[in-house]
Amino acid sequence: MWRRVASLSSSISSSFLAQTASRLNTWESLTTGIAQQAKGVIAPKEKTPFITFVLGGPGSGKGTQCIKIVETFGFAHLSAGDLLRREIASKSADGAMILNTIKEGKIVPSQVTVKLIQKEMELSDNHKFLIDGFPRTEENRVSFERIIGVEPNVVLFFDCPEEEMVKRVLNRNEGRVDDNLETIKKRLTVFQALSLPVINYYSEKGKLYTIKAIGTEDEIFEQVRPIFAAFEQTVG
Ligand SMILES: Nc1ncnc2c1ncn2[C@@H]1O[C@H](COP(=O)(O)OP(=O)(O)O)[C@@H](O)[C@H]1O
Ligand SMILES: Nc1ccn([C@@H]2O[C@H](COP(=O)(O)OP(=O)(O)O)[C@@H](O)[C@H]2O)c(=O)n1
Ligand SMILES: [Mg+2]
Repeated sequence: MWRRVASLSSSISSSFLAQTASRLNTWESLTTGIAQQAKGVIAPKEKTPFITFVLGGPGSGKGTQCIKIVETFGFAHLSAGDLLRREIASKSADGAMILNTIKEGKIVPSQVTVKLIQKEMELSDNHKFLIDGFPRTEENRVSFERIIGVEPNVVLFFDCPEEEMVKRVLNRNEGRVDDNLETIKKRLTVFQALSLPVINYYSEKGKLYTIKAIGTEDEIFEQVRPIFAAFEQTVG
Protein backbone atom coordinates (compact mmCIF):
# COMPACT_ATOMS: atom_id res chain seq x y z
CA MET A 1 0.00 0.00 0.00
CA TRP A 2 1.17 3.50 -0.84
CA ARG A 3 1.31 4.76 2.73
CA ARG A 4 3.69 2.06 3.84
CA VAL A 5 6.08 2.13 0.95
CA ALA A 6 6.51 5.65 -0.39
CA SER A 7 9.98 5.56 -1.83
CA LEU A 8 12.87 7.87 -1.12
CA SER A 9 14.74 6.69 -4.19
CA SER A 10 12.43 7.34 -7.13
CA SER A 11 13.62 9.50 -10.00
CA ILE A 12 11.23 12.32 -9.15
CA SER A 13 12.65 15.88 -8.94
CA SER A 14 15.23 16.57 -6.27
CA SER A 15 13.24 19.49 -4.84
CA PHE A 16 10.29 17.20 -4.23
CA LEU A 17 12.58 14.68 -2.57
CA ALA A 18 14.12 17.37 -0.38
CA GLN A 19 10.66 18.52 0.59
CA THR A 20 9.61 14.97 1.41
CA ALA A 21 12.73 14.31 3.45
CA SER A 22 12.43 17.55 5.40
CA ARG A 23 8.90 16.66 6.35
CA LEU A 24 9.77 13.16 7.42
CA ASN A 25 8.34 13.51 10.91
CA THR A 26 4.87 14.48 9.73
CA TRP A 27 5.03 12.13 6.81
CA GLU A 28 5.93 9.28 9.12
CA SER A 29 2.59 9.45 10.88
CA LEU A 30 1.03 8.59 7.54
CA THR A 31 3.78 6.48 6.07
CA THR A 32 5.16 4.42 8.91
CA GLY A 33 7.35 2.42 6.57
CA ILE A 34 9.52 5.31 5.45
CA ALA A 35 11.75 5.25 8.50
CA GLN A 36 12.29 1.51 8.13
CA GLN A 37 12.98 2.01 4.47
CA ALA A 38 15.51 4.76 5.18
CA LYS A 39 17.32 2.29 7.46
CA GLY A 40 17.31 -0.22 4.63
CA VAL A 41 14.83 -2.57 6.29
CA ILE A 42 12.54 -2.58 3.25
CA ALA A 43 13.87 -2.61 -0.31
CA PRO A 44 13.15 0.88 -1.76
CA LYS A 45 11.34 -0.29 -4.86
CA GLU A 46 7.96 1.40 -4.48
CA LYS A 47 7.02 4.80 -5.83
CA THR A 48 6.87 8.32 -4.42
CA PRO A 49 3.32 9.70 -4.28
CA PHE A 50 2.39 12.16 -7.01
CA ILE A 51 -0.38 14.55 -6.07
CA THR A 52 -2.52 16.66 -8.41
CA PHE A 53 -5.08 19.14 -7.10
CA VAL A 54 -7.96 19.73 -9.52
CA LEU A 55 -9.51 23.17 -9.04
CA GLY A 56 -12.16 25.29 -10.76
CA GLY A 57 -15.60 26.71 -10.09
CA PRO A 58 -18.77 24.63 -9.76
CA GLY A 59 -19.59 23.07 -13.13
CA SER A 60 -16.23 23.91 -14.69
CA GLY A 61 -15.79 20.24 -15.66
CA LYS A 62 -13.37 18.97 -12.99
CA GLY A 63 -15.08 15.62 -12.45
CA THR A 64 -15.59 15.04 -16.18
CA GLN A 65 -11.93 15.62 -16.97
CA CYS A 66 -10.78 13.56 -13.95
CA ILE A 67 -12.51 10.52 -15.46
CA LYS A 68 -10.49 11.00 -18.65
CA ILE A 69 -7.23 11.46 -16.73
CA VAL A 70 -7.93 8.25 -14.79
CA GLU A 71 -8.62 6.34 -18.03
CA THR A 72 -5.55 7.68 -19.82
CA PHE A 73 -2.95 8.03 -17.09
CA GLY A 74 -4.09 5.62 -14.36
CA PHE A 75 -4.56 8.02 -11.46
CA ALA A 76 -6.76 7.37 -8.42
CA HIS A 77 -9.59 9.94 -8.37
CA LEU A 78 -10.52 11.35 -4.95
CA SER A 79 -13.39 13.84 -5.22
CA ALA A 80 -13.75 15.86 -2.01
CA GLY A 81 -17.42 16.50 -2.81
CA ASP A 82 -18.09 12.79 -3.40
CA LEU A 83 -16.37 11.86 -0.12
CA LEU A 84 -18.50 14.41 1.74
CA ARG A 85 -21.70 13.18 0.05
CA ARG A 86 -20.72 9.64 1.05
CA GLU A 87 -20.49 10.78 4.66
CA ILE A 88 -24.00 12.22 4.42
CA ALA A 89 -25.32 8.98 2.90
CA SER A 90 -23.65 6.86 5.58
CA LYS A 91 -25.39 8.92 8.29
CA SER A 92 -22.09 9.51 10.09
CA ALA A 93 -21.85 11.91 13.04
CA ASP A 94 -20.82 14.76 10.74
CA GLY A 95 -23.47 13.96 8.11
CA ALA A 96 -26.07 16.57 9.11
CA MET A 97 -23.47 19.34 9.43
CA ILE A 98 -22.02 18.44 6.01
CA LEU A 99 -25.46 18.41 4.38
CA ASN A 100 -26.30 21.87 5.75
CA THR A 101 -22.94 23.26 4.67
CA ILE A 102 -23.32 21.91 1.12
CA LYS A 103 -26.90 23.23 0.85
CA GLU A 104 -25.59 26.66 1.85
CA GLY A 105 -22.75 26.45 -0.67
CA LYS A 106 -20.25 26.91 2.15
CA ILE A 107 -17.06 25.01 2.91
CA VAL A 108 -16.96 22.09 5.35
CA PRO A 109 -14.31 22.45 8.11
CA SER A 110 -10.96 21.33 6.74
CA GLN A 111 -10.29 18.80 9.45
CA VAL A 112 -13.31 16.77 8.33
CA THR A 113 -12.45 16.86 4.62
CA VAL A 114 -8.73 16.23 5.04
CA LYS A 115 -9.40 13.20 7.24
CA LEU A 116 -11.63 11.71 4.52
CA ILE A 117 -8.97 12.34 1.88
CA GLN A 118 -6.26 10.93 4.13
CA LYS A 119 -8.23 7.72 4.69
CA GLU A 120 -8.71 7.22 0.94
CA MET A 121 -5.03 7.83 0.25
CA GLU A 122 -4.02 5.34 2.90
CA LEU A 123 -6.34 2.69 1.50
CA SER A 124 -5.21 3.16 -2.09
CA ASP A 125 -2.72 0.94 -3.86
CA ASN A 126 -2.08 3.75 -6.31
CA HIS A 127 0.66 6.35 -5.85
CA LYS A 128 -0.85 8.89 -8.31
CA PHE A 129 -3.72 10.93 -6.89
CA LEU A 130 -6.16 13.39 -8.45
CA ILE A 131 -7.66 15.34 -5.58
CA ASP A 132 -10.74 16.95 -7.12
CA GLY A 133 -12.42 20.02 -5.61
CA PHE A 134 -9.77 20.49 -2.96
CA PRO A 135 -8.29 22.75 -1.59
CA ARG A 136 -11.14 25.25 -1.88
CA THR A 137 -9.82 27.64 0.77
CA GLU A 138 -6.50 28.66 2.26
CA GLU A 139 -7.61 26.82 5.39
CA ASN A 140 -8.08 23.64 3.29
CA ARG A 141 -4.64 24.08 1.77
CA VAL A 142 -2.79 24.66 5.04
CA SER A 143 -4.67 21.85 6.76
CA PHE A 144 -3.70 19.36 4.03
CA GLU A 145 -0.06 20.38 4.27
CA ARG A 146 -0.12 20.06 8.05
CA ILE A 147 -1.96 16.74 8.27
CA ILE A 148 -0.69 14.95 5.16
CA GLY A 149 2.70 16.65 5.18
CA VAL A 150 3.19 17.11 1.45
CA GLU A 151 2.47 19.65 -1.25
CA PRO A 152 0.95 18.91 -4.65
CA ASN A 153 3.19 18.29 -7.64
CA VAL A 154 0.66 19.72 -10.11
CA VAL A 155 -2.38 21.99 -9.73
CA LEU A 156 -4.92 22.11 -12.56
CA PHE A 157 -7.30 25.04 -12.83
CA PHE A 158 -10.34 24.70 -15.08
CA ASP A 159 -11.06 28.29 -16.01
CA CYS A 160 -14.67 28.65 -17.14
CA PRO A 161 -16.98 31.68 -17.56
CA GLU A 162 -19.61 31.94 -14.82
CA GLU A 163 -22.49 31.89 -17.29
CA GLU A 164 -21.31 28.54 -18.69
CA MET A 165 -20.78 27.09 -15.19
CA VAL A 166 -24.33 28.04 -14.16
CA LYS A 167 -25.77 26.50 -17.33
CA ARG A 168 -23.88 23.24 -16.80
CA VAL A 169 -24.75 22.93 -13.13
CA LEU A 170 -28.45 23.53 -13.78
CA ASN A 171 -28.35 20.79 -16.45
CA ARG A 172 -26.27 18.36 -14.40
CA ASN A 173 -29.25 16.30 -13.34
CA GLU A 174 -27.56 14.25 -10.60
CA GLY A 175 -30.14 15.14 -7.97
CA ARG A 176 -27.66 17.19 -5.95
CA VAL A 177 -29.03 19.45 -3.21
CA ASP A 178 -26.69 22.26 -4.32
CA ASP A 179 -27.50 22.23 -8.04
CA ASN A 180 -30.09 25.01 -7.89
CA LEU A 181 -29.80 28.67 -8.82
CA GLU A 182 -29.84 29.97 -5.26
CA THR A 183 -27.01 27.72 -4.05
CA ILE A 184 -24.98 28.17 -7.24
CA LYS A 185 -24.92 31.93 -6.73
CA LYS A 186 -23.55 31.39 -3.21
CA ARG A 187 -21.00 28.87 -4.46
CA LEU A 188 -19.76 31.28 -7.10
CA THR A 189 -19.28 33.97 -4.44
CA VAL A 190 -17.38 31.50 -2.25
CA PHE A 191 -15.28 30.48 -5.25
CA GLN A 192 -14.30 34.09 -5.99
CA ALA A 193 -13.61 35.01 -2.38
CA LEU A 194 -12.00 31.85 -0.98
CA SER A 195 -10.86 29.57 -3.81
CA LEU A 196 -9.25 32.09 -6.18
CA PRO A 197 -6.62 33.03 -3.56
CA VAL A 198 -5.57 29.35 -3.42
CA ILE A 199 -5.28 29.29 -7.21
CA ASN A 200 -3.17 32.46 -7.12
CA TYR A 201 -0.97 30.92 -4.44
CA TYR A 202 -0.12 27.96 -6.67
CA SER A 203 0.35 30.24 -9.66
CA GLU A 204 3.01 32.12 -7.71
CA LYS A 205 4.65 28.82 -6.79
CA GLY A 206 4.86 27.87 -10.49
CA LYS A 207 2.67 24.79 -10.01
CA LEU A 208 -0.49 26.00 -11.75
CA TYR A 209 -1.67 24.74 -15.14
CA THR A 210 -4.65 26.74 -16.39
CA ILE A 211 -7.04 25.02 -18.79
CA LYS A 212 -9.54 27.01 -20.86
CA ALA A 213 -12.60 24.99 -19.90
CA ILE A 214 -14.87 25.82 -22.80
CA GLY A 215 -15.36 23.60 -25.83
CA THR A 216 -16.17 19.93 -26.05
CA GLU A 217 -14.97 17.51 -23.35
CA ASP A 218 -12.48 16.05 -25.85
CA GLU A 219 -11.15 19.46 -26.85
CA ILE A 220 -10.56 20.32 -23.21
CA PHE A 221 -8.84 17.00 -22.58
CA GLU A 222 -6.39 17.80 -25.39
CA GLN A 223 -5.17 20.69 -23.22
CA VAL A 224 -4.91 18.39 -20.19
CA ARG A 225 -3.18 15.44 -21.89
CA PRO A 226 0.26 17.05 -22.52
CA ILE A 227 0.55 18.12 -18.89
CA PHE A 228 0.42 14.52 -17.65
CA ALA A 229 2.28 13.14 -20.66
CA ALA A 230 5.22 15.36 -19.67
CA PHE A 231 5.29 13.85 -16.17
CA GLU A 232 4.68 10.25 -17.22
CA GLN A 233 8.34 9.21 -17.47
CA THR A 234 9.24 10.42 -13.99
CA VAL A 235 6.01 9.45 -12.26
CA GLY A 236 5.49 5.96 -13.67
N1 LIG B 1 -16.92 20.59 -21.93
C1 LIG B 1 -18.16 20.48 -21.52
N2 LIG B 1 -19.16 21.04 -22.23
C2 LIG B 1 -20.46 20.97 -21.80
N3 LIG B 1 -20.83 20.32 -20.68
C3 LIG B 1 -19.87 19.77 -19.93
C4 LIG B 1 -18.51 19.81 -20.30
N4 LIG B 1 -17.79 19.17 -19.35
C5 LIG B 1 -18.65 18.75 -18.44
N5 LIG B 1 -19.91 19.08 -18.78
C6 LIG B 1 -21.15 18.81 -18.03
O1 LIG B 1 -21.28 19.87 -17.10
C7 LIG B 1 -21.73 19.38 -15.84
C8 LIG B 1 -20.69 19.72 -14.77
O2 LIG B 1 -19.51 18.96 -15.02
P1 LIG B 1 -18.67 18.34 -13.83
O3 LIG B 1 -17.57 17.52 -14.43
O4 LIG B 1 -19.59 17.68 -12.87
O5 LIG B 1 -18.07 19.69 -13.21
P2 LIG B 1 -17.45 20.01 -11.78
O6 LIG B 1 -16.98 18.72 -11.20
O7 LIG B 1 -16.36 20.98 -12.02
O8 LIG B 1 -18.57 20.63 -11.01
C9 LIG B 1 -21.95 17.88 -16.00
O9 LIG B 1 -23.32 17.66 -16.29
C10 LIG B 1 -21.09 17.52 -17.23
O10 LIG B 1 -21.62 16.44 -17.95
N1 LIG C 1 -12.95 20.89 -0.33
C1 LIG C 1 -14.29 20.88 -0.32
C2 LIG C 1 -15.00 20.33 -1.41
C3 LIG C 1 -16.38 20.38 -1.39
N2 LIG C 1 -17.02 20.91 -0.34
C4 LIG C 1 -18.51 21.02 -0.30
O1 LIG C 1 -19.08 20.17 -1.25
C5 LIG C 1 -19.79 20.94 -2.22
C6 LIG C 1 -19.76 20.22 -3.55
O2 LIG C 1 -18.41 20.10 -3.97
P1 LIG C 1 -18.07 19.38 -5.36
O3 LIG C 1 -16.59 19.43 -5.53
O4 LIG C 1 -18.72 18.06 -5.43
O5 LIG C 1 -18.76 20.38 -6.40
P2 LIG C 1 -18.46 20.63 -7.94
O6 LIG C 1 -17.45 21.75 -8.03
O7 LIG C 1 -17.96 19.36 -8.50
O8 LIG C 1 -19.79 21.06 -8.50
C7 LIG C 1 -19.12 22.31 -2.16
O9 LIG C 1 -19.93 23.36 -2.67
C8 LIG C 1 -18.91 22.45 -0.66
O10 LIG C 1 -20.11 22.76 0.02
C9 LIG C 1 -16.32 21.42 0.74
O11 LIG C 1 -16.91 21.91 1.69
N3 LIG C 1 -14.95 21.39 0.74
MG1 LIG D 1 -17.33 17.77 -9.38
